[in-house]
Amino acid sequence: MDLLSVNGTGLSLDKLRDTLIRLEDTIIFGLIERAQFAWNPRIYEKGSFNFVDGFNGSFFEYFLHEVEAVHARVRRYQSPDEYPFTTPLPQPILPALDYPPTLHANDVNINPKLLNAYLEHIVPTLCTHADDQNYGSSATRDIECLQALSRRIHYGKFIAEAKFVADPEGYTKLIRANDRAAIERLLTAPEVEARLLRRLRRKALIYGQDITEDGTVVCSTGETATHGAGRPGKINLDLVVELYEKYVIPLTKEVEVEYLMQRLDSQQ
Ligand SMILES: O=C(O)C(=O)C[C@]1(C(=O)O)C=C[C@@H](O)C=C1
Repeated sequence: MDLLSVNGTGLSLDKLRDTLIRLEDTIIFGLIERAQFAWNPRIYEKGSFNFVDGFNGSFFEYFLHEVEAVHARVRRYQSPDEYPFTTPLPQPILPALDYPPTLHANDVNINPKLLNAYLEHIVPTLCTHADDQNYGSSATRDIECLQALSRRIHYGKFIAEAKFVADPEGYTKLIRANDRAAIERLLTAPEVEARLLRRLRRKALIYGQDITEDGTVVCSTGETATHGAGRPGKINLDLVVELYEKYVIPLTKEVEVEYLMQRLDSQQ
């Protein structure tokens, strides 16, 4: 997380939402990149490859852990908006940064749920069901998508903090009553979600197009592909919207609720 963005006198919901909007671009481009390769289910199956060092997970698990180990060494996971998928990870080789305290102490990390949804539902829907042997490329794109999705979803903690500070009485009552459903109702902003889904469809349509040097659009995605040059779209628009509807928004809300459930716990 950019230190400058947390320096100051508290969290602004508008600024946090701007970050979520920017992350939409990262996520859409990440999905477009992954969709260029086949599903390659072999990379997710345990025991498909023999590892010299005796690792008995899948190729993807191996790669994910190795990437996270390197990132941990450069203190990626000390940033309050970065959460790893694997353990154990090495200590950073860089000294700790002094992040201003913005979040209440909490242990919310829903990456296991995200990983499961990504591998079980998102990749098989996004990619052609084939094996093109682009194993390293596929796993690299997977990791980029997962990191962006995880960051977006765990940003829910900052959003929840901003909402709590704006209405401490309302949330405190519901947290004390252990009423997760009511907390979720209180933090839900249906008009924000509706705008997001409309924006996402337009972005996926535009980002999925190829534009020549003279500005001609030579290829368009999904629903308008038949009006283009006949080349199939880079990404299915419904799929991007569905990904947000089914996973990204619900998981963000889950992070918000779980963070708030720990919001009144005394700090260690
Ligand atoms: O922007 C907010 O207020 C959020 O809580 C984030 C978010 C989202 O995931 O995009 C989640 C819940 C709200 O209903 C609206 C949007």
